Amino acid sequence: MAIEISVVTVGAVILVVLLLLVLSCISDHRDTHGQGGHKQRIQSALLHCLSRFLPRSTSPSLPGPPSFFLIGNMMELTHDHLPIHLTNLAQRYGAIYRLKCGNTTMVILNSSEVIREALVKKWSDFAGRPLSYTADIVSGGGCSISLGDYNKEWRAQRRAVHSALQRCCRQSLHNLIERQALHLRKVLIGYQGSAVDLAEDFTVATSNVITTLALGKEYNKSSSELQQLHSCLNEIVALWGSSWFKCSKLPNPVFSRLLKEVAKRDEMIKNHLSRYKSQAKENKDTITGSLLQGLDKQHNTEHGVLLTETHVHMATVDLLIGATETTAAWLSWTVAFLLHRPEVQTRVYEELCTVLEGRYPKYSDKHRLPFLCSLISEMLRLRPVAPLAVPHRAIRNSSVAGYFIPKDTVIIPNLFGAHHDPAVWSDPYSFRPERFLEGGGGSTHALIPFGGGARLCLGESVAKMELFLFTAYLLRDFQFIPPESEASLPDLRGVASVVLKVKPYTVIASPRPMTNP
Ligand code: HEM
Repeated sequence: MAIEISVVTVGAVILVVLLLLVLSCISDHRDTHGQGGHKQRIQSALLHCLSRFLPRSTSPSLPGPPSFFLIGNMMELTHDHLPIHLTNLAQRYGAIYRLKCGNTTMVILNSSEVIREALVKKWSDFAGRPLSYTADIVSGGGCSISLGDYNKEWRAQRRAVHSALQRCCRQSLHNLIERQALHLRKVLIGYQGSAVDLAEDFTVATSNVITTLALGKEYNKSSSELQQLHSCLNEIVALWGSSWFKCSKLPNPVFSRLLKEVAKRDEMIKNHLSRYKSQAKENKDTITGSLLQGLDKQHNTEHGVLLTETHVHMATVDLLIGATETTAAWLSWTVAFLLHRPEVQTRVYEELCTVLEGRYPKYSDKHRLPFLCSLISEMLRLRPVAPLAVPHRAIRNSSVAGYFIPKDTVIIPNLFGAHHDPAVWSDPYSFRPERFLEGGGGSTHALIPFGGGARLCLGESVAKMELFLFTAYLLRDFQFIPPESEASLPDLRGVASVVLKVKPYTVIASPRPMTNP
């Protein structure tokens, strides 16, 4: 390996060594006055500085495209479908490579092996989130689960929300999803075979699952409160994503729009929380209610960390954002793929008819419906709806695949890339649910649509139950067919932002024979 040490680097090293010598002489004299601790602190800071300039001869340098003066590799991040572009770069530079963005180094991980090494095996090294002014604004000063940095406070918040979510799910999740799936069925029957875009209906159904769990509230599609909430949260995710991937850490043109949407969001959530406090008793079985109650008792429970109302506020935002866009986008993708492969729909339908003998499925039927489960796995593989997860940050010096990764490096887990890795998946771009059947060659171990480790998706178990029940109900009751008037089937490339979405399309939901109106 060729190690290049620039003139500047050599100069900087000499300067630091000289400073160390001078400090040593001065402080030997001062030691007699009891200032040894101070001396050690300055020396260790200088040594740390020195270590940054020294080449790490035991570790190869990360591959990556040539980096240009000032802009680095910023142009690589402006592609319209970033997950596909980063995956293509992996073919040239390998499963792990770097991109430079100003003074930030990003390391892109493109195989499930390297992603697992960083996120699961070395989770404590890579559990941080990148720090930026924008993230600070969006996350209520770092008080959110998804964008908050890894520290004691964040751990206490995540633990509290996780147990409140588990408790509420145990009580009501299955019934809740069934109710929403049956309501969705009614809505689809109401379309009477006309061609419609179902994206919004999927959003309302999945959103109602989380708003009921979190806030004890269900909405109609026409509810202006729901529409405002969605448009505001979607806008925030899109603006944050675009500013992030354009490497802007500082205020930028989208910033004022972002500020406006964040203010709107906070106003809406604040209103919810104050309504809550006035009806505390009725709402104790919801996530937000139980978190608010927990605030009063926490001095006994949260290891000395005091959570505040801002943590509850931001956790509510996290749950609403995490649970709505993702699951609904996945359902839209699934129907789009099924329009391209009607025989897959027929096979799932036949399996449901044979196994369930006319009744509706339960989550416990999962093991008796292998083809339906293979369809779900294949869709999670082909279209991981959070294709680049959420960026991580190395919170200390570490390594991945033998490469040295310095503290503060930004880590992008390219889940889309890992799911299209030709070393793991045969014919990775084709839709073949059969690969997940026994002997089909697909490995669920290599699937990582929910990330992993300390930052594993908080709603993984909620999402898995939703994907299963919604898909089973929809495919039991409807055959999805493309509208005759439209020559083309849905575009399967999609639009990638933080969430990977299919472009809008219309479809006919034709009731199956056993679907009674
Ligand atoms: C198909 C559905 C879903 C997929 C594919 C998905 C995927 C992901 C991914 C990849 C991450 C980032 C993990 C990382 O940073 O490494 C994430 C984070 C998160 N998800 Fe999900 N998610 C889904 C549904 C949900 C649901 C239903 C909820 C809430 C009930 C949820 C709540 C969250 C939260 C709060 C985080 C932030 C976790 C943290 O930073 O510690 N997600 N999700």
